[in-house]
Amino acid sequence: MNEIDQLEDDNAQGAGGVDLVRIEKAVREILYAIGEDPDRDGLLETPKRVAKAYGEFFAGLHQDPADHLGTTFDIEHDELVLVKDIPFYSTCEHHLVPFHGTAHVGYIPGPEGKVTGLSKLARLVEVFAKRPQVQERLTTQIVEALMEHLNPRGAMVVIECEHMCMSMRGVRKPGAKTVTSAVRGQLREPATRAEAMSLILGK
Ligand SMILES: Nc1nc2c(ncn2[C@@H]2O[C@H](COP(=O)(O)OP(=O)(O)OP(=O)(O)O)[C@@H](O)[C@H]2O)c(=O)[nH]1
Ligand SMILES: [Zn+2]
Repeated sequence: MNEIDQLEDDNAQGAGGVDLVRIEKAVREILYAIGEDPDRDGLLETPKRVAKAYGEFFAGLHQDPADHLGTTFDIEHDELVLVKDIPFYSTCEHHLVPFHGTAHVGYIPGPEGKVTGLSKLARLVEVFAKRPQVQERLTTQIVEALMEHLNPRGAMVVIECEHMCMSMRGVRKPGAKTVTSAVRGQLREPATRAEAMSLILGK
């Protein structure tokens, strides 16, 4: 199988909606544009590698959060469930460079007791992180998906990130952190919100 056929095969099999062949061609163009020779030894495989990497970075565009939140259990628990310090990488939609940090995802199950598997909260973060993003939208999308699919009494998402577009270029402020939150339902009540925040902050 030649290289393009192999890529098309990979595309069909694994990249789940991301057009690897098209990315490969675009990366060759970028290499020309920066003054490189895409046909030199060290770069020969680079367009293919980048295409594969982009297939991972943007896989979430072709995934449905409902697929992950479909698994629920009837567990009697009507208080906060919080998974904190979920590490993730996403891609800034303005510069296509990474931003990364941690997400804290919590909810209070609804009266019908829809409790999901803990790992599904981390999977939910991945579905939305693996897209071209801004941090505010990522935060809102996670909380909205929880509200829609689990019908909880309340939900809360707090995200802390460093944006490479602010660290390695532009204003160049490595270490600067951006914190965003989105809170819905009962978690908006001051006492409940304060409890969740103190758990997130580890106090
Ligand atoms: N609100 C928000 N802004 C972001 C996010 N990621 C990157 N940005 C900002 O997007 C802005 C884009 O600004 P522009 O002036 O259009 O682009 P730019 O000339 O590359 O900006 P500089 O980064 O200031 O050099 C910058 O201020 C970035 O810091 C994000 O997740 N949320
Ligand atoms: Zn950026």
